[in-house]
Amino acid sequence: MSLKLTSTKTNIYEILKSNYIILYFQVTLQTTGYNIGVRKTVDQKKLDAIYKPKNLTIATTVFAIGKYIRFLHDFLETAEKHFMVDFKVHYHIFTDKSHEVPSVNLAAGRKIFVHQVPKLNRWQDISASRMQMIQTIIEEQLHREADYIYCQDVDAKFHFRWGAESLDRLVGQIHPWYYDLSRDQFTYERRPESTAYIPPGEGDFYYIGAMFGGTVDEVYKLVKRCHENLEADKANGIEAVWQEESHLNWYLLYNKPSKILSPEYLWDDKRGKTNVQKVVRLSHVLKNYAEVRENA
Ligand SMILES: CC(=O)N[C@H]1[C@@H](OP(=O)(O)OP(=O)(O)OC[C@H]2O[C@@H](n3ccc(=O)[nH]c3=O)[C@H](O)[C@@H]2O)O[C@H](CO)[C@H](O)[C@@H]1O
Ligand SMILES: [Mn+2]
Repeated sequence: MSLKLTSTKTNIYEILKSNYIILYFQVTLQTTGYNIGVRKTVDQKKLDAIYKPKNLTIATTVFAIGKYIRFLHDFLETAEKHFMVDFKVHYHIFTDKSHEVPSVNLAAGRKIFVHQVPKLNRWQDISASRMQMIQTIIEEQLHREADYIYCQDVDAKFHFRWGAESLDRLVGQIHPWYYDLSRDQFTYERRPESTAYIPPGEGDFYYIGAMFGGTVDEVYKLVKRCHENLEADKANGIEAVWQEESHLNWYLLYNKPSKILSPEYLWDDKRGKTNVQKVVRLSHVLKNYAEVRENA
């Protein structure tokens, strides 16, 4: 499906109202109660019936480093209730505390893989280093073992069904704090010295770094390029304003996602309830930054 998101529209609602909506938004609009631009519905049960016989393996990467190990239990337990239920899911957990990975009852066909990694000193580096580690795990293992991959933050809980409707070649996730802001308010990297630079007036959406996905091949291209750009910036003594999230936004501007998930696929408990949606499928939990982060 071709995307034409490079319009000069400045507000997501305008984009949604225009003809540039991708199929999923229409579904999302239906299922959430956004009543803009709904043209077509997709029956989620029918979609499941299409995807299930394909016997897919969905990998998800989750980092639980330092104190973030505390979020892992709820993430996994709620994922078992709501995330790609009845699919083969491989959780790839990256942690410096392998022995503290909680035991959670997994449904048949679902597995946990634990990868021991060192703890870096700055939260910015921990977050950004995910790009490189995902690249490596795809090279070493996932290219053989998985069809799709999601890369998710651990400090979140599932609350509602998240299914095959989210699968696509390259999937971006609209940031829950930016869906109703105009493009000039997006916190893209604005210094031309950074490889994540996005000039004023450009940009489709502000994507969150805490969730992206797609086929293993597409995600590989994404993480490899973001890792290269992070390294190039480091060599030039510059760190993008929101680290890997800035690089992800750059990548998805110039490599359009084939599906964009609405904020119901990653909400933020801090935003509480709003009247724009009926359903929250996954949501960031409240956390005390000063307490959980290494160098806050
Ligand atoms: C809702 C919100 O405002 N999100 C922003 C915030 O994300 P967050 O505040 O959600 O970032 P975060 O602290 O959750 O870090 C991202 C992820 O890195 C991992 N991790 C991080 C630190 C650590 O000590 N151990 C560890 O394992 C863990 O998987 C975590 O979920 O900051 C990011 C910048 O990086 C982005 O700007 C996000 O948009
Ligand atoms: Mn987070």
